[in-house]
Amino acid sequence: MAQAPGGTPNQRDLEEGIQRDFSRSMSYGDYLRLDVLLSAQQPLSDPQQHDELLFIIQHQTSELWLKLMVHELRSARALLRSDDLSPALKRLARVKHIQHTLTDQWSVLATLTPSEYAEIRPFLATSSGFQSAQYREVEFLLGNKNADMVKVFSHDESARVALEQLLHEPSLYDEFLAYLARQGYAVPQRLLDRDPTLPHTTDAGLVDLFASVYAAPAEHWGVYETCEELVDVEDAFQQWRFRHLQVVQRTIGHKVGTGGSSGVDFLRRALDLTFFPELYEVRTRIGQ
Ligand code: HEM
Ligand SMILES: N[C@@H](CC(=O)c1ccccc1NC=O)C(=O)O
Repeated sequence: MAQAPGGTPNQRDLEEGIQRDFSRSMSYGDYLRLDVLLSAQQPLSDPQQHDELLFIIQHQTSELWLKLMVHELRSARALLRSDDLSPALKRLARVKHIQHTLTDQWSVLATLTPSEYAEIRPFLATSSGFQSAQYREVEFLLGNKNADMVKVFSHDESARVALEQLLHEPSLYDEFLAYLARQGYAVPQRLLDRDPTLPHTTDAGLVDLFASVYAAPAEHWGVYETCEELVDVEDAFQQWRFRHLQVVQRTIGHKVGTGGSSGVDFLRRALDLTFFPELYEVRTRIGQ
């Protein structure tokens, strides 16, 4: 058995240089504000239901990852605006990994049985993930604009203002199309002049443009790579939506949601939404 001279068997001795006194210098917990972070789990059930902590932490970790996604997507959008394609792609690659983490983490919540959830559900009252401001920020950044969603945040001034601003700003896709136009690609003018508060809808002229890119990838490598990166992001987003739907279905069946929607049927309709429709339309044209 490994043993340091003079040390306790099966125990690692601390080295001389290791910091032990943080009374006058910054520690791990200080830097990460763990006092704030770890005091934010406040179950409402009384007597406390064992699984409420799981439910809270699953959502809080999701919100932390959503915060980073918003940060990275905003940065990717700004980089496209300044024609810095490669660093924008690096941001999107990170976004994709965050999305996969969010999707994988559904397996933790899926351990919650319907009976266990039924014990917690009354304490959730009218709260629902539908009211996640950061989730809507991600959707708006990717181009799924919906002015009606802003009204849900009239009780929360900072969230309402942030969403209202994003609603009026170009999405990541709008900025990609503006970038393409600056590079000399024939982006239809109507797309460059479009009302950014409305969702983007399929444009046949843009499908033609992407068809020429996919017909000769080597000649359009950066653009081609960006298109595929965007498809990866949409694909990952849909995977998250689908896992949510599956977990909701196995947990509450066809009950109406605490947010007031029909529940599973309402969530299923989100699977028909698309951020980058032309990048899917173009697939039919490849090789023809
Ligand atoms: C047992 C677990 C869960 C159940 C039963 C559940 C159920 C639901 C239901 C029924 C809705 C529809 C809105 C409503 O009427 O309430 C909804 C929406 C939503 N939930 Fe959950 N949810 C669960 C976990 C989560 C988690 C972990 C997240 C992560 C943040 C989340 C995020 C959302 C979001 C963003 C929406 C809006 C989706 C949209 O507009 O398409 N949910 N959820
Ligand atoms: N809408 C869920 C409740 C719910 O899941 C929830 C409640 C409060 C905070 C986050 C939630 N997660 C996702 O909607 C339900 O109808 O059971």
